[in-house]
Amino acid sequence: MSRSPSIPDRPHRDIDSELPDDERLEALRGHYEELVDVNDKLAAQLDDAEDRRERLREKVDRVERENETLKSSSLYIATVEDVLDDEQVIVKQHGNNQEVLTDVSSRMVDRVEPGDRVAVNDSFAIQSLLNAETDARAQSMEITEKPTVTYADIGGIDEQVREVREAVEQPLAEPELFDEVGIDPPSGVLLYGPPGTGKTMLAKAVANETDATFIKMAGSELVRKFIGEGSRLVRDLFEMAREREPAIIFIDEIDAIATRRTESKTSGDAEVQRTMMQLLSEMDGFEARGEIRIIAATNRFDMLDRAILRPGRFDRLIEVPEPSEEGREQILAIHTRGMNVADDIDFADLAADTGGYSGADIESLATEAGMFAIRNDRDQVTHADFADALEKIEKDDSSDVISSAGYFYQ
Ligand SMILES: Nc1ncnc2c1ncn2[C@@H]1O[C@H](COP(=O)(O)OP(=O)(O)OP(=O)(O)O)[C@@H](O)[C@H]1O
Repeated sequence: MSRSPSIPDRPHRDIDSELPDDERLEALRGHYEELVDVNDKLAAQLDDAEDRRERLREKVDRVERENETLKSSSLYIATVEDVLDDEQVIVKQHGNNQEVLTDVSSRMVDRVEPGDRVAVNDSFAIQSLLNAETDARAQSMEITEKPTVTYADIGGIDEQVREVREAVEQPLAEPELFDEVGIDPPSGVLLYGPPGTGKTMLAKAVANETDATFIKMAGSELVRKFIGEGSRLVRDLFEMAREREPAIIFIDEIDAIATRRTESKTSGDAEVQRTMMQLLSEMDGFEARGEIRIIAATNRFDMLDRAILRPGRFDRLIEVPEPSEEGREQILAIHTRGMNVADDIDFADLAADTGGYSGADIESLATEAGMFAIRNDRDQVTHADFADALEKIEKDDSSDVISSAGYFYQ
């Protein structure tokens, strides 16, 4: 810190009134010059002070800007690998697997332990420790204490609903039945079939019915998002479920981690393999009659590594096909329940015209029909709106929406 310059003394001079005029004039002139000099010095100091004030203001602006950037900039997720002496830790950043040695503030150092997940900034300084909730979200786990989907919301797959209830709901709701008969319920249930046919809905509905926490993770996230983290995420997934029993673990796109082994032995494959092994070992160490049920889904059944289908693993396979005509009629009824529909709507007719549509396609159709009504300034949706919506959908994407159904999973 620079010290403020001292203020020059005010010149003071006693002028003897007895002096002759010319000497007094001389003395006054001298005094005047001293005053001018002091004035110049003060003016210079004032300039200096203003300069300094300007510089400080710029500095404050800069710090404020930096602070704003720090506050608004994204943080990265990393895992603490090791805590060293001297307030240093090694963290591994998710996504790129980079290991970094970074300083940690004294405020943080006692709080972090190896294995903790932390948020780091651009310079890898640890900003905060993630709590379980944030952590789960950061890992793209979707946790719903009580999903709202019920069996009544699912149309056209009654047989599948029955099978899922038997394999997942009953062991949770009435475990004593299995004890009495002396059999173990299925370890894991695999739902397979084309996209948008209600697999996720089924898993959510069981969670709803059994008051279980629904924990969803997509297989693609396990392998893509956190390279090198897959097996740890699987461990976390099961731990999360254990903490929240009763729970239903739903692994969507299981094919992403359980693909048939290929010839190539790239490191990516090895990592995916490790993730799958971790999943299998979690399932093997699982109390079959316990409070955690596991459901997986795929629309690439053909690609699955058969190892995951062995007894004690995903040993109950349930195919969820695209809906039949009757199923489509039911799904149409479900998705128009909350809509203001005219009496002229003929669901049977629409069901006949929507061959190849999945449940999700039918949901989009209903929304599109509603859009036609709004466009025509009506608050009621008519059969003609559905016909227009059908025509529009067919025109827009006849190639991908419809023909994708049933293509992959055979
Ligand atoms: N059988 C069905 N009955 C009623 N609605 C359905 C049905 N199937 C799908 N839907 C509608 O489609 C949406 C998507 O369905 P869901 O996510 O369950 O499909 P999925 O089979 O899990 O698809 P994906 O394989 O793409 O994950 C649901 O939110 C629902 O609105």
